[in-house]
Amino acid sequence: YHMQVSRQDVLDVTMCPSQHEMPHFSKFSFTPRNILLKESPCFVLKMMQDLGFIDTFRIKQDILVRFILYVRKGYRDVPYHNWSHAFSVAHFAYLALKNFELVEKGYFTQLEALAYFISCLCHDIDHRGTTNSFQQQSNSVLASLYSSEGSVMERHHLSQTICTLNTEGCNFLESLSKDDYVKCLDLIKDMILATDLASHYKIHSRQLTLAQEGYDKTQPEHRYYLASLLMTCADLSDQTKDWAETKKVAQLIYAEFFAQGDLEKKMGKTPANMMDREKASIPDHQLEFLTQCCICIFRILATIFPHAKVLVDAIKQNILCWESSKRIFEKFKLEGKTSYEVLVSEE
Ligand SMILES: COc1ccc(Cl)c(-c2nnc3c(C)nc4ccc(C(=O)NCC(C)C)cc4n23)c1
Ligand SMILES: [Mg+2]
Ligand SMILES: [Zn+2]
Repeated sequence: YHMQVSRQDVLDVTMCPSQHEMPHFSKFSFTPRNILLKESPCFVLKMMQDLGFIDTFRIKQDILVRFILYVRKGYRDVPYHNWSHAFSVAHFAYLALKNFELVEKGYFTQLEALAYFISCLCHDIDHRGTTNSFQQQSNSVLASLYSSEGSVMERHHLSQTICTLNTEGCNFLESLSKDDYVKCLDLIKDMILATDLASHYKIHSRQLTLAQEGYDKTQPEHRYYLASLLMTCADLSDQTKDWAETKKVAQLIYAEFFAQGDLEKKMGKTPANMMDREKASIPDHQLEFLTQCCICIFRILATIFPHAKVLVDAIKQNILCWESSKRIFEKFKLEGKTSYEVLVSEE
């Protein structure tokens, strides 16, 4: 049995407004979260066509459509880690491939480019809106499966990706040669596991060094670190958009964090401050995340790709906005409002 994908489904997915009516679709300033959700599968198809994957790998359209619809179905209705996040992360992969000319300039082979795009689309499949540490704390089934290797959620997202490919009528990679198929799955594994922020912190200094010494495309180690960096950048790409977008995304992230904090309180555990809706100071936490984590990652990217400077500038702009909004949060705090109430009420 495979999900009934009718002729109409295929037509719906193939008939969306062409990107050519949206000239800025391939600009870093484009905000993919404003694409209508019902049109998003079609835009995934259009991006893959535009990147040349369909022709290069002789991908069958109806199988690809079924795969995309299954991946979308694999995401849950949680505030942040949902299909809309997956779609926006895949859109950033599309932007990076086109604006940095990753294949044209030899940073990625076409196969690595395909693996990068698909890994972004699938990297958070079946996310429950809770962190890796919550899996351990709550002795979840996923923790019992994967906690010995670490990156519990990311191993689950990888497993869900493989399962979706192995669902009848969904394996659009079947047209690849045996070698390419095995290589592609290997790349998807490395790329999805690289989205564990804890793994990023382990290799951050190594990435900084190789960017400063001069990226060497011929070294497999360099290629691995670049792919990891590009995955983390895609995962955090919301932070490179304008302030209105950044504020909306913060509301979603903290809705998810505070729901986990509420759950931890019910379990008799004390949540981390950033998960506690009564204690969290959102502007301070966001300033810490943007200045200590986010901007550093995009600065490394800009060392390798000068075009990425606009992304660093966008993050700097958002840091300024959090700085100035801090005063508003403090004023309302004196009136007894939590920072979440201010965030969602602020005009
Ligand atoms: C790349 O992988 C991920 C995974 C999960 C998330 Cl939510 C994010 C992410 N994407 N946007 C954000 C923003 C704007 N702020 C964040 C503030 C804190 C944290 C965080 O994970 N702190 C560690 C603690 C949970 C152990 C993540 C944040 N974040 C990225
Ligand atoms: Mg993730
Ligand atoms: Zn993600």
